[in-house]
Amino acid sequence: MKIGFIGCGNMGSAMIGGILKNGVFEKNEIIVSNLTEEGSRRSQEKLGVVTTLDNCEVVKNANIVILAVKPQFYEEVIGEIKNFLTPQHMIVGIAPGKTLAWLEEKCEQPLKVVRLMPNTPAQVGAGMTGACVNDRVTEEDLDQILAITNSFGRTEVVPERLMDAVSAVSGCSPAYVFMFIEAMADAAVAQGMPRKQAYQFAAQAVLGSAKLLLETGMHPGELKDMVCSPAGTTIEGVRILEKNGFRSAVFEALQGAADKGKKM
Ligand SMILES: NC(=O)C1=CN([C@@H]2O[C@H](COP(=O)(O)OP(=O)(O)OC[C@H]3O[C@@H](n4cnc5c(N)ncnc54)[C@H](O)[C@@H]3O)[C@@H](O)[C@H]2O)C=CC1
Ligand SMILES: O=C(O)[C@@H]1CCC=N1
Repeated sequence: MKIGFIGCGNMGSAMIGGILKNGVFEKNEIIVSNLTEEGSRRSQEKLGVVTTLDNCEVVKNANIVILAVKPQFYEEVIGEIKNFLTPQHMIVGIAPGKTLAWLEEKCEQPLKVVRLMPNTPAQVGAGMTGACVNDRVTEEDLDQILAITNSFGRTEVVPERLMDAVSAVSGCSPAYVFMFIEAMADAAVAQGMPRKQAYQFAAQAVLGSAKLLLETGMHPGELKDMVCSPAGTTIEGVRILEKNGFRSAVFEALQGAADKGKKM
């Protein structure tokens, strides 16, 4: 086995999905640990990877170990596995607030440490991941990590001080985007559109807008202005969004998420 996941819930399975789809590793090169037999059975059925109920088995069998449990379980899990870690291991944290220094300290030995902040669109190969590494991680190690994260979307290597911003702007933001889509669809349903169709229209509009921005490189304000005809329908909606503090609400939400990460 080459890569191991401790925990295989939403984020772990989304990452593994991309890795398998792009052939970065074969199923028999991936080991995951679960808390329960039921979890193991689900990982086997859904992903076909090797499973165990023993977190230490992951460390014994894989050089790259991804900690894919909720942040509050990090300390307990590291306590369990630390005696099996070697200088050849790369320990990868994906939780907000768990810094490179914190991970190194809890592992109680000099180690290669990586921090990633992926997001759930990884599940469909459209993820955005922020990455930073400690100074024991070589260029070759980093290339290996990037091959993994690029298999489920885009990756940017950033200074560690930006990881809370990454967490807010791409780690958490899918939740806010889904709230936006849901609200738009509710409004379309109120206008008489069937719900399923409303999700299609709303989601495709969000997907297309993001693609337009990324592919043209144009300023979002300019792209917004292209939609707003004088005395038209869109600018009326813009007026109402501004009146209701739309931009400020988004700003505060991301600020809150980033601040929370700093405290974790
Ligand atoms: N869900 C998301 O959008 C994102 C999550 N993350 C981070 O990814 C990590 C995992 O989050 P999710 O996948 O959303 O959580 P999740 O709850 O869906 O998955 C965690 C899995 O770990 C298992 N688990 C719990 N304790 C364990 C233990 N001691 N040993 C082995 N397995 C154990 C649970 O049974 C569960 O299957 C978190 O640290 C989170 O902050 C990062 C970016 C985005
Ligand atoms: O809220 C969480 O735990 C994770 C971190 C980034 C997105 N979701």
